[in-house]
Amino acid sequence: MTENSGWWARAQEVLPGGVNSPVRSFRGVGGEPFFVDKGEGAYLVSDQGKRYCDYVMGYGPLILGHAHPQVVEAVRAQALLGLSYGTPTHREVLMGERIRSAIASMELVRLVNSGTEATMSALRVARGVTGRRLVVKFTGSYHGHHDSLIIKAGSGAATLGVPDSAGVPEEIAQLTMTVPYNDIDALREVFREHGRNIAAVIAEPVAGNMGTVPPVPGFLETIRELTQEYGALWVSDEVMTGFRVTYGSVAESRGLEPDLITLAKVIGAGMPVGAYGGKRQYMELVAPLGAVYQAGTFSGNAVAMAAGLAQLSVVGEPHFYETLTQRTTRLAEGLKERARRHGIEVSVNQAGAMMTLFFNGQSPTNFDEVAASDHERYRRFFHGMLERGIFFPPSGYETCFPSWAHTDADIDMTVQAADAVFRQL
Ligand SMILES: Cc1ncc(COP(=O)(O)O)c(C=O)c1O
Ligand SMILES: N[C@H](C=O)CCC(=O)O
Repeated sequence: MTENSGWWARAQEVLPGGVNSPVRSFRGVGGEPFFVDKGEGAYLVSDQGKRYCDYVMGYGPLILGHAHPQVVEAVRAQALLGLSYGTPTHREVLMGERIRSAIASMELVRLVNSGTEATMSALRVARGVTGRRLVVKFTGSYHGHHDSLIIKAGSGAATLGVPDSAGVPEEIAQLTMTVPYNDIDALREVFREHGRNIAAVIAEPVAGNMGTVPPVPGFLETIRELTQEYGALWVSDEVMTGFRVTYGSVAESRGLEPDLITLAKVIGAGMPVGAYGGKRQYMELVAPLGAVYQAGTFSGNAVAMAAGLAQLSVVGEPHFYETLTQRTTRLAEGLKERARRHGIEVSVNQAGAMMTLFFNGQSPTNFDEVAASDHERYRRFFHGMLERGIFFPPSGYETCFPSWAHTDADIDMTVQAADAVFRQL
Protein backbone atom coordinates (compact mmCIF):
# COMPACT_ATOMS: atom_id res chain seq x y z
CA MET A 1 0.00 0.00 0.00
CA THR A 2 1.22 3.47 -0.78
CA GLU A 3 0.20 6.82 0.62
CA ASN A 4 -3.38 7.67 -0.31
CA SER A 5 -4.29 11.26 -0.97
CA GLY A 6 -7.89 10.56 -2.01
CA TRP A 7 -7.07 11.32 -5.62
CA TRP A 8 -6.88 7.64 -6.52
CA ALA A 9 -10.58 7.18 -5.78
CA ARG A 10 -11.40 10.27 -7.82
CA ALA A 11 -9.17 9.09 -10.66
CA GLN A 12 -10.96 5.76 -10.89
CA GLU A 13 -14.29 7.53 -11.16
CA VAL A 14 -13.27 9.42 -14.26
CA LEU A 15 -10.35 7.63 -15.99
CA PRO A 16 -10.46 3.93 -17.03
CA GLY A 17 -8.68 2.13 -14.19
CA GLY A 18 -7.68 5.53 -12.85
CA VAL A 19 -4.93 6.04 -15.41
CA ASN A 20 -4.11 7.07 -18.94
CA SER A 21 -1.72 4.20 -19.58
CA PRO A 22 -2.18 0.76 -17.97
CA VAL A 23 1.28 0.26 -16.42
CA ARG A 24 0.73 3.29 -14.21
CA SER A 25 -2.08 1.55 -12.35
CA PHE A 26 0.28 -0.74 -10.34
CA ARG A 27 -1.88 -3.73 -11.31
CA GLY A 28 1.30 -5.72 -11.90
CA VAL A 29 2.40 -5.28 -8.29
CA GLY A 30 -0.82 -4.45 -6.45
CA GLY A 31 -1.48 -1.44 -4.27
CA GLU A 32 -2.21 2.11 -5.31
CA PRO A 33 -0.06 4.43 -7.35
CA PHE A 34 1.12 7.66 -5.78
CA PHE A 35 0.40 11.03 -7.36
CA VAL A 36 3.26 13.28 -8.33
CA ASP A 37 3.50 17.01 -7.75
CA LYS A 38 6.94 17.54 -9.23
CA GLY A 39 10.17 15.99 -10.40
CA GLU A 40 13.61 17.24 -9.39
CA GLY A 41 16.69 15.61 -10.91
CA ALA A 42 16.68 11.94 -9.86
CA TYR A 43 13.67 12.40 -7.57
CA LEU A 44 9.89 12.55 -7.73
CA VAL A 45 7.97 14.41 -5.04
CA SER A 46 4.48 13.08 -4.32
CA ASP A 47 1.42 15.18 -3.51
CA GLN A 48 2.03 14.08 0.11
CA GLY A 49 5.54 15.54 0.01
CA LYS A 50 7.31 12.17 -0.02
CA ARG A 51 10.47 11.97 -2.14
CA TYR A 52 11.15 8.95 -4.35
CA CYS A 53 14.43 8.18 -6.07
CA ASP A 54 13.04 7.48 -9.53
CA TYR A 55 14.23 4.65 -11.77
CA VAL A 56 11.18 4.81 -14.04
CA MET A 57 12.00 8.27 -15.41
CA GLY A 58 8.83 8.61 -17.44
CA TYR A 59 9.53 5.13 -18.92
CA GLY A 60 12.77 6.27 -20.49
CA PRO A 61 12.64 9.75 -22.01
CA LEU A 62 14.18 11.63 -19.06
CA ILE A 63 17.77 10.60 -19.54
CA LEU A 64 18.96 13.83 -17.90
CA GLY A 65 16.56 13.49 -14.97
CA HIS A 66 13.52 15.60 -14.14
CA ALA A 67 13.39 19.29 -15.03
CA HIS A 68 16.93 19.56 -16.37
CA PRO A 69 17.67 23.32 -16.52
CA GLN A 70 18.67 23.36 -20.21
CA VAL A 71 15.54 21.49 -21.24
CA VAL A 72 13.27 23.62 -19.07
CA GLU A 73 14.80 26.83 -20.38
CA ALA A 74 14.39 25.71 -24.01
CA VAL A 75 10.72 24.86 -23.37
CA ARG A 76 10.08 28.15 -21.61
CA ALA A 77 11.73 30.20 -24.35
CA GLN A 78 9.75 28.44 -27.08
CA ALA A 79 6.44 28.64 -25.17
CA LEU A 80 6.79 32.40 -25.04
CA LEU A 81 6.89 32.38 -28.85
CA GLY A 82 3.89 30.09 -29.30
CA LEU A 83 3.15 26.40 -28.87
CA SER A 84 2.20 25.08 -32.27
CA TYR A 85 2.00 26.67 -35.70
CA GLY A 86 0.98 24.21 -38.42
CA THR A 87 3.76 25.62 -40.59
CA PRO A 88 7.40 24.56 -40.86
CA THR A 89 9.88 25.74 -38.23
CA HIS A 90 13.67 25.76 -38.13
CA ARG A 91 13.76 23.40 -35.20
CA GLU A 92 12.04 20.57 -37.12
CA VAL A 93 14.80 20.80 -39.68
CA LEU A 94 17.45 20.95 -36.96
CA MET A 95 15.95 17.86 -35.31
CA GLY A 96 15.92 15.96 -38.61
CA GLU A 97 19.54 16.95 -39.22
CA ARG A 98 20.63 16.01 -35.71
CA ILE A 99 19.01 12.59 -35.98
CA ARG A 100 20.51 12.00 -39.41
CA SER A 101 23.97 13.07 -38.27
CA ALA A 102 23.78 10.45 -35.48
CA ILE A 103 22.04 7.71 -37.49
CA ALA A 104 23.35 7.60 -41.02
CA SER A 105 20.69 5.25 -42.39
CA MET A 106 17.92 7.72 -41.42
CA GLU A 107 18.45 9.68 -44.63
CA LEU A 108 14.93 11.11 -44.47
CA VAL A 109 13.14 11.55 -41.13
CA ARG A 110 9.43 12.12 -40.44
CA LEU A 111 8.57 13.48 -36.98
CA VAL A 112 5.42 12.25 -35.27
CA ASN A 113 3.97 12.40 -31.74
CA SER A 114 4.65 9.03 -30.11
CA GLY A 115 6.41 5.73 -30.44
CA THR A 116 3.13 4.11 -31.43
CA GLU A 117 2.72 6.50 -34.34
CA ALA A 118 6.31 5.91 -35.39
CA THR A 119 6.03 2.11 -35.59
CA MET A 120 2.54 2.22 -37.13
CA SER A 121 3.81 4.52 -39.86
CA ALA A 122 7.01 2.54 -40.43
CA LEU A 123 4.96 -0.61 -41.05
CA ARG A 124 2.75 1.28 -43.47
CA VAL A 125 5.85 2.34 -45.38
CA ALA A 126 7.18 -1.23 -45.37
CA ARG A 127 3.88 -2.53 -46.73
CA GLY A 128 3.78 0.30 -49.26
CA VAL A 129 7.31 -0.41 -50.44
CA THR A 130 6.95 -4.18 -50.73
CA GLY A 131 3.28 -4.49 -51.65
CA ARG A 132 3.16 -7.33 -49.07
CA ARG A 133 0.94 -7.80 -46.03
CA LEU A 134 2.68 -9.96 -43.42
CA VAL A 135 4.82 -8.60 -40.60
CA VAL A 136 6.95 -10.47 -38.08
CA LYS A 137 7.37 -9.37 -34.48
CA PHE A 138 8.86 -11.03 -31.42
CA THR A 139 6.90 -12.35 -28.46
CA GLY A 140 7.07 -10.02 -25.47
CA SER A 141 8.23 -7.07 -27.54
CA TYR A 142 6.08 -3.96 -27.38
CA HIS A 143 5.92 -1.51 -30.25
CA GLY A 144 2.91 0.56 -29.23
CA HIS A 145 -0.79 -0.19 -29.18
CA HIS A 146 -1.85 -0.14 -32.84
CA ASP A 147 -3.68 -3.09 -34.32
CA SER A 148 -0.84 -4.78 -36.20
CA LEU A 149 1.49 -4.93 -33.22
CA ILE A 150 -0.57 -5.36 -30.06
CA ILE A 151 -0.15 -9.09 -30.48
CA LYS A 152 1.81 -11.24 -28.01
CA ALA A 153 2.96 -7.89 -26.70
CA GLY A 154 5.13 -7.05 -23.71
CA SER A 155 4.99 -4.14 -21.24
CA GLY A 156 1.59 -3.50 -19.62
CA ALA A 157 -0.07 -5.98 -21.97
CA ALA A 158 2.08 -8.83 -20.63
CA THR A 159 1.80 -7.61 -17.04
CA LEU A 160 -1.99 -7.60 -17.21
CA GLY A 161 -2.11 -10.92 -19.03
CA VAL A 162 -3.73 -9.43 -22.15
CA PRO A 163 -0.94 -9.78 -24.71
CA ASP A 164 -3.52 -9.91 -27.51
CA SER A 165 -5.94 -7.01 -27.34
CA ALA A 166 -9.67 -7.36 -27.86
CA GLY A 167 -10.93 -5.09 -30.61
CA VAL A 168 -8.28 -6.08 -33.13
CA PRO A 169 -10.06 -7.72 -36.08
CA GLU A 170 -8.96 -11.30 -36.66
CA GLU A 171 -8.16 -10.43 -40.28
CA ILE A 172 -5.58 -7.90 -39.11
CA ALA A 173 -4.14 -10.06 -36.32
CA GLN A 174 -3.56 -12.87 -38.81
CA LEU A 175 -1.17 -10.68 -40.73
CA THR A 176 1.24 -10.54 -37.78
CA MET A 177 3.46 -13.53 -37.13
CA THR A 178 5.29 -13.89 -33.83
CA VAL A 179 8.58 -15.59 -33.08
CA PRO A 180 10.35 -15.92 -29.70
CA TYR A 181 12.94 -13.17 -29.18
CA ASN A 182 16.47 -14.42 -29.87
CA ASP A 183 15.21 -17.59 -31.62
CA ILE A 184 17.23 -17.59 -34.82
CA ASP A 185 16.00 -21.01 -35.98
CA ALA A 186 12.33 -20.09 -35.57
CA LEU A 187 12.90 -16.90 -37.55
CA ARG A 188 14.56 -18.86 -40.35
CA GLU A 189 11.62 -21.27 -40.38
CA VAL A 190 9.09 -18.44 -40.71
CA PHE A 191 11.04 -17.00 -43.63
CA ARG A 192 11.33 -20.42 -45.30
CA GLU A 193 7.53 -20.74 -45.23
CA HIS A 194 6.35 -17.17 -45.75
CA GLY A 195 9.42 -15.16 -46.78
CA ARG A 196 8.07 -13.85 -50.10
CA ASN A 197 4.95 -12.46 -48.38
CA ILE A 198 6.70 -10.74 -45.48
CA ALA A 199 6.76 -6.94 -45.67
CA ALA A 200 8.77 -6.32 -42.50
CA VAL A 201 10.43 -7.69 -39.41
CA ILE A 202 10.13 -5.27 -36.51
CA ALA A 203 12.46 -5.78 -33.56
CA GLU A 204 13.72 -3.93 -30.52
CA PRO A 205 17.53 -4.25 -30.90
CA VAL A 206 17.62 -4.66 -27.13
CA ALA A 207 14.20 -5.75 -25.87
CA GLY A 208 13.01 -3.48 -23.08
CA ASN A 209 9.34 -4.31 -22.69
CA MET A 210 9.73 -7.75 -21.11
CA GLY A 211 12.35 -6.20 -18.91
CA THR A 212 15.74 -5.70 -20.50
CA VAL A 213 16.73 -8.59 -22.76
CA PRO A 214 19.78 -8.07 -24.98
CA PRO A 215 20.05 -9.83 -28.34
CA VAL A 216 22.14 -13.01 -28.46
CA PRO A 217 25.09 -12.96 -30.88
CA GLY A 218 23.84 -13.38 -34.44
CA PHE A 219 20.20 -12.50 -33.75
CA LEU A 220 20.16 -9.00 -35.26
CA GLU A 221 22.54 -10.13 -38.00
CA THR A 222 20.10 -12.91 -38.96
CA ILE A 223 17.23 -10.43 -39.16
CA ARG A 224 19.36 -8.35 -41.52
CA GLU A 225 20.39 -11.35 -43.60
CA LEU A 226 16.90 -12.84 -43.99
CA THR A 227 15.11 -9.57 -44.72
CA GLN A 228 17.66 -8.81 -47.41
CA GLU A 229 17.46 -12.28 -48.90
CA TYR A 230 13.66 -12.24 -49.11
CA GLY A 231 13.15 -8.58 -50.02
CA ALA A 232 11.49 -7.60 -46.72
CA LEU A 233 12.32 -4.49 -44.68
CA TRP A 234 13.95 -4.54 -41.26
CA VAL A 235 12.38 -2.00 -38.93
CA SER A 236 14.62 -1.46 -35.92
CA ASP A 237 12.31 -0.14 -33.20
CA GLU A 238 14.60 2.11 -31.19
CA VAL A 239 11.85 4.03 -29.43
CA MET A 240 13.39 2.92 -26.13
CA THR A 241 17.01 2.20 -27.06
CA GLY A 242 17.63 5.14 -29.41
CA PHE A 243 19.89 7.74 -27.74
CA ARG A 244 19.49 5.82 -24.47
CA VAL A 245 21.96 2.96 -24.87
CA THR A 246 24.26 4.94 -27.13
CA TYR A 247 24.25 8.23 -29.03
CA GLY A 248 22.00 7.18 -31.91
CA SER A 249 20.95 3.68 -32.93
CA VAL A 250 21.92 0.42 -31.25
CA ALA A 251 21.66 -1.44 -34.55
CA GLU A 252 24.03 0.98 -36.27
CA SER A 253 26.41 0.93 -33.32
CA ARG A 254 26.76 -2.79 -34.03
CA GLY A 255 27.66 -2.13 -37.65
CA LEU A 256 24.22 -3.05 -39.02
CA GLU A 257 22.02 -0.98 -41.29
CA PRO A 258 18.26 -1.36 -40.79
CA ASP A 259 15.93 -0.21 -43.58
CA LEU A 260 13.77 1.87 -41.24
CA ILE A 261 14.35 3.04 -37.67
CA THR A 262 11.79 4.33 -35.19
CA LEU A 263 12.60 6.71 -32.33
CA ALA A 264 10.71 8.50 -29.54
CA LYS A 265 11.31 8.90 -25.77
CA VAL A 266 14.82 10.44 -25.43
CA ILE A 267 14.54 12.59 -28.58
CA GLY A 268 11.56 14.32 -26.93
CA ALA A 269 13.04 14.80 -23.43
CA GLY A 270 9.62 14.13 -21.87
CA MET A 271 7.50 15.87 -24.51
CA PRO A 272 5.32 13.72 -26.81
CA VAL A 273 7.52 12.98 -29.83
CA GLY A 274 8.28 10.14 -32.21
CA ALA A 275 10.18 9.78 -35.45
CA TYR A 276 10.66 7.26 -38.20
CA GLY A 277 13.03 7.33 -41.06
CA GLY A 278 15.35 5.39 -43.28
CA LYS A 279 16.79 5.15 -46.67
CA ARG A 280 15.67 7.83 -49.09
CA GLN A 281 14.37 5.23 -51.56
CA TYR A 282 11.79 4.09 -48.94
CA MET A 283 10.98 7.38 -47.25
CA GLU A 284 10.32 9.04 -50.60
CA LEU A 285 7.11 7.03 -50.60
CA VAL A 286 5.77 9.11 -47.70
CA ALA A 287 3.26 11.89 -48.50
CA PRO A 288 3.54 14.51 -49.90
CA LEU A 289 6.32 12.90 -51.98
CA GLY A 290 4.64 9.53 -52.40
CA ALA A 291 1.55 7.44 -51.96
CA VAL A 292 1.93 6.36 -48.29
CA TYR A 293 -0.25 8.82 -46.41
CA GLN A 294 0.71 9.89 -42.90
CA ALA A 295 0.07 13.24 -41.23
CA GLY A 296 -0.31 15.01 -37.86
CA THR A 297 -1.56 18.35 -36.54
CA PHE A 298 1.08 18.35 -33.81
CA SER A 299 3.89 16.54 -35.63
CA GLY A 300 7.18 18.37 -35.19
CA ASN A 301 5.58 20.46 -32.44
CA ALA A 302 7.62 23.54 -31.63
CA VAL A 303 7.88 23.02 -27.86
CA ALA A 304 8.65 19.32 -28.25
CA MET A 305 11.41 20.10 -30.74
CA ALA A 306 12.92 22.69 -28.39
CA ALA A 307 12.95 20.19 -25.50
CA GLY A 308 14.36 17.37 -27.60
CA LEU A 309 17.10 19.44 -29.20
CA ALA A 310 18.20 20.76 -25.81
CA GLN A 311 18.43 17.21 -24.43
CA LEU A 312 20.24 15.83 -27.47
CA SER A 313 22.84 18.56 -27.28
CA VAL A 314 23.68 17.54 -23.69
CA VAL A 315 23.78 13.79 -24.35
CA GLY A 316 26.00 14.46 -27.35
CA GLU A 317 28.80 15.65 -25.08
CA PRO A 318 31.91 13.42 -24.86
CA HIS A 319 31.78 10.44 -22.48
CA PHE A 320 28.10 10.94 -21.61
CA TYR A 321 27.12 7.34 -22.39
CA GLU A 322 30.24 5.77 -20.88
CA THR A 323 29.58 7.58 -17.59
CA LEU A 324 25.87 6.76 -17.53
CA THR A 325 26.57 3.13 -18.36
CA GLN A 326 29.12 2.94 -15.52
CA ARG A 327 26.55 4.26 -13.07
CA THR A 328 24.01 1.73 -14.29
CA THR A 329 26.59 -1.04 -13.86
CA ARG A 330 27.26 0.19 -10.32
CA LEU A 331 23.55 -0.27 -9.58
CA ALA A 332 23.36 -3.66 -11.33
CA GLU A 333 26.44 -5.04 -9.57
CA GLY A 334 25.34 -3.63 -6.22
CA LEU A 335 21.92 -5.29 -6.47
CA LYS A 336 23.40 -8.63 -7.49
CA GLU A 337 25.97 -8.59 -4.73
CA ARG A 338 23.45 -7.72 -2.00
CA ALA A 339 20.99 -10.35 -3.21
CA ARG A 340 23.74 -12.95 -3.17
CA ARG A 341 24.61 -12.01 0.44
CA HIS A 342 21.06 -12.92 1.42
CA GLY A 343 20.99 -16.10 -0.65
CA ILE A 344 18.44 -14.74 -3.10
CA GLU A 345 18.71 -15.88 -6.70
CA VAL A 346 18.68 -12.94 -9.09
CA SER A 347 20.11 -11.95 -12.43
CA VAL A 348 20.44 -8.47 -13.86
CA ASN A 349 20.30 -7.80 -17.59
CA GLN A 350 21.88 -4.53 -18.65
CA ALA A 351 22.42 -2.68 -21.90
CA GLY A 352 23.91 0.77 -21.41
CA ALA A 353 21.51 2.74 -19.22
CA MET A 354 18.76 0.11 -19.38
CA MET A 355 18.60 -2.66 -16.79
CA THR A 356 16.21 -5.11 -15.14
CA LEU A 357 16.52 -7.10 -11.94
CA PHE A 358 14.97 -10.56 -12.42
CA PHE A 359 14.26 -12.91 -9.53
CA ASN A 360 15.67 -15.68 -11.66
CA GLY A 361 19.06 -17.39 -11.28
CA GLN A 362 19.49 -17.37 -15.08
CA SER A 363 19.55 -14.24 -17.22
CA PRO A 364 16.38 -14.41 -19.34
CA THR A 365 16.87 -14.35 -23.11
CA ASN A 366 13.22 -14.41 -24.16
CA PHE A 367 9.70 -13.83 -22.90
CA ASP A 368 9.09 -17.35 -21.55
CA GLU A 369 12.23 -17.12 -19.44
CA VAL A 370 11.18 -13.70 -18.15
CA ALA A 371 7.75 -15.11 -17.31
CA ALA A 372 9.42 -17.96 -15.37
CA SER A 373 11.03 -15.42 -12.99
CA ASP A 374 9.57 -15.05 -9.51
CA HIS A 375 7.15 -12.16 -10.09
CA GLU A 376 5.61 -12.51 -6.65
CA ARG A 377 9.02 -11.81 -5.18
CA TYR A 378 9.42 -8.85 -7.51
CA ARG A 379 6.11 -7.53 -6.18
CA ARG A 380 7.41 -7.68 -2.61
CA PHE A 381 10.72 -6.16 -3.64
CA PHE A 382 8.94 -3.30 -5.42
CA HIS A 383 6.84 -2.43 -2.37
CA GLY A 384 9.80 -2.76 0.01
CA MET A 385 11.74 -0.30 -2.11
CA LEU A 386 8.79 2.04 -2.47
CA GLU A 387 8.38 2.18 1.31
CA ARG A 388 12.03 3.23 1.49
CA GLY A 389 11.47 6.01 -1.05
CA ILE A 390 12.74 4.27 -4.18
CA PHE A 391 10.54 3.89 -7.23
CA PHE A 392 11.36 0.86 -9.38
CA PRO A 393 9.09 -0.05 -12.34
CA PRO A 394 5.71 -1.36 -11.11
CA SER A 395 6.10 -4.61 -13.05
CA GLY A 396 8.74 -7.30 -13.54
CA TYR A 397 8.25 -6.82 -17.30
CA GLU A 398 9.60 -3.27 -17.44
CA THR A 399 13.04 -1.69 -17.57
CA CYS A 400 14.81 0.57 -15.05
CA PHE A 401 16.16 3.81 -16.45
CA PRO A 402 18.97 5.37 -14.41
CA SER A 403 19.54 8.97 -15.49
CA TRP A 404 22.36 11.48 -15.57
CA ALA A 405 20.88 13.01 -12.43
CA HIS A 406 21.46 9.83 -10.39
CA THR A 407 24.68 10.32 -8.45
CA ASP A 408 26.84 7.53 -7.11
CA ALA A 409 25.43 8.46 -3.69
CA ASP A 410 21.85 7.91 -4.96
CA ILE A 411 22.85 4.55 -6.35
CA ASP A 412 24.64 3.49 -3.18
CA MET A 413 21.60 4.54 -1.15
CA THR A 414 19.44 2.41 -3.48
CA VAL A 415 21.71 -0.61 -3.04
CA GLN A 416 21.64 -0.11 0.72
CA ALA A 417 17.84 -0.03 0.69
CA ALA A 418 17.75 -3.14 -1.51
CA ASP A 419 19.94 -4.91 1.04
CA ALA A 420 17.32 -4.27 3.72
CA VAL A 421 14.52 -5.40 1.40
CA PHE A 422 16.34 -8.57 0.28
CA ARG A 423 16.83 -9.47 3.95
CA GLN A 424 13.06 -9.58 4.36
CA LEU A 425 12.24 -11.42 1.15
C1 LIG B 1 10.17 -0.18 -28.16
C2 LIG B 1 8.92 0.63 -28.07
N1 LIG B 1 8.21 0.88 -29.18
C3 LIG B 1 7.10 1.61 -29.15
C4 LIG B 1 6.60 2.11 -27.98
C5 LIG B 1 5.36 2.94 -28.00
O1 LIG B 1 5.68 4.25 -27.70
P1 LIG B 1 4.58 5.26 -27.10
O2 LIG B 1 4.23 4.79 -25.74
O3 LIG B 1 5.29 6.59 -27.13
O4 LIG B 1 3.43 5.23 -28.03
C6 LIG B 1 7.29 1.87 -26.79
C7 LIG B 1 6.82 2.38 -25.47
O5 LIG B 1 5.76 2.64 -25.13
C8 LIG B 1 8.48 1.13 -26.83
O6 LIG B 1 9.19 0.89 -25.74
N1 LIG C 1 6.92 -0.09 -21.47
C1 LIG C 1 6.13 1.00 -21.95
C2 LIG C 1 6.96 1.78 -22.90
O1 LIG C 1 8.13 1.70 -22.98
C3 LIG C 1 5.67 1.82 -20.80
C4 LIG C 1 4.98 3.08 -21.19
C5 LIG C 1 3.49 2.94 -21.18
O2 LIG C 1 2.97 2.11 -21.93
O3 LIG C 1 2.83 3.70 -20.48
